[in-house]
Amino acid sequence: MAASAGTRFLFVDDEPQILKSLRRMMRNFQAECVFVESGQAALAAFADEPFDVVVSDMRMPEMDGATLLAQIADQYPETIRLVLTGYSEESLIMSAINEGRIWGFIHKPWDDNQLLATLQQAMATQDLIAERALLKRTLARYNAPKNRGFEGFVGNSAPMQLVYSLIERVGSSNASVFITGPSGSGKEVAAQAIHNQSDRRDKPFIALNCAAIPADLMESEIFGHVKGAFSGAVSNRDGAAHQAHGGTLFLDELAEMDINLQAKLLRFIQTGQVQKVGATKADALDIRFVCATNRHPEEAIEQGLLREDLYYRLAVVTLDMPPLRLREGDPALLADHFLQLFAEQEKKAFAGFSQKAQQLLNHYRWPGNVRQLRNCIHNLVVMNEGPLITEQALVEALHLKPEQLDELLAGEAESHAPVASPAARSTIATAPPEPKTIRPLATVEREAIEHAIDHCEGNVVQAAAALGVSPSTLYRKLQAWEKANAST
Ligand SMILES: Nc1ncnc2c1ncn2[C@@H]1O[C@H](COP(=O)(O)OP(=O)(O)OP(=O)(O)O)[C@@H](O)[C@H]1O
Repeated sequence: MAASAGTRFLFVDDEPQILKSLRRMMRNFQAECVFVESGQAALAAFADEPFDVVVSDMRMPEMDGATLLAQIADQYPETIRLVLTGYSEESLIMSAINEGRIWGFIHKPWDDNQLLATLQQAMATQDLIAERALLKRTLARYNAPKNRGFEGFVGNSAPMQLVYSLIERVGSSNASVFITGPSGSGKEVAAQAIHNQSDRRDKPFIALNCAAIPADLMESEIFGHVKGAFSGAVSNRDGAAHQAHGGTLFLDELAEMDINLQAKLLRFIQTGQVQKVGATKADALDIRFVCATNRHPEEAIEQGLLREDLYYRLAVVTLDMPPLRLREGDPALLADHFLQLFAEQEKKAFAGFSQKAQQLLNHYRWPGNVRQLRNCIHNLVVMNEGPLITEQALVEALHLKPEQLDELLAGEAESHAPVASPAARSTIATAPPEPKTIRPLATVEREAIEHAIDHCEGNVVQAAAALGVSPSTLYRKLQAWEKANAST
């Protein structure tokens, strides 16, 4: 009976003759069967590796079947528990069933076909239980309050803890903050967090990207204009400075601002007075400044892109956002966060990332930092159906070469080589890595299972069929690895 392949059965009976008959009967049942003669031996076998189904005699010296199955029910609630029993014990059995300690019973002497049918039912139930447990865990993970780090940031890494504590310290002051860091590393998130931590949190936070606005419009964007100041100025208009009055003005990509305008900005910061374009009088504004650039400020100063006096006026406190590759463990956290976000947005259901996909997330260099990761996960949600995001899907989304995948999974630094050809990519989808040395059986088994699940695009039932084992075997192993990961 192929449906039983991969399910693990434990038979417990103190009579060797009974075990012999059971062994003979189970020969046609392609399942992993263990036969033991006592309750203690059964518990020891469970401690080695839990079973899907246990069938125990009721009357045994030292530990009877009811006691054994009650202990198994406590420790391994997902195991199906059956007893082999004589008619005289029926009332005892019924109360054990009512209390949930056992799932069913088989009368001795049994009819082989009836026993096999009961075992088949037990296995089908076990698959449902295991699947439900996995779904419950997944749901719990997604419903649990997410550790968002701090003020809209996701990330627990040590470099981010430093960022959080610096923001907390500067938040309450009025000091200008100059934020540096590579593109997409979260400089705007940091600016918003500084504002949220300050007494100005109930006043406006206005962000202006100096690189996105043409130079000739920039002055009016920051300082506003009066009607008739230039052609097109059909009415008076407040600029970002007036809008930010009482709050925070975040000037992103400051080094891209026209150098002459930087002089006007410096005057504004020094005097607190601002004159709209075309206006004759100045307005006094109360503003906290936070600025950012992707460039090294000293280099930008040397290159004549950033006024030195402006930089030092603004950089009362400096905050350097670390690139994502230096935030150990954060990529997987961020990926989970964005997966949930985009799955909700796209109305799709995802359980998470395959183990190798998580490894890949954490070892990839993320040259575009959090923004790249965010876009990558959005792409994966749109292009995949779930429930698992596999490493193959990630390889495609990141346009990696097959050899880069192996390097990344081995935890080596990866080079940013260009896009893999579709042909090269399909090699990854079908071929497990070539073993170069003798590896532990457990490792080979795990690779084979992960490969099968990935190959079946996360469909555990299909993967189990392809591997010739029952889904419950795969669910059990996935669960064990998940537990092991959680405890490391
Ligand atoms: N730690 C984080 N947790 C959650 N989301 C983040 C985090 N860091 C950045 N993001 C998100 O990543 C995207 C890019 O972040 P942000 O715009 O703040 O980067 P930036 O450094 O200002 O980029 P640029 O230099 O290109 O202006 C945004 O969608 C932001 O919400």
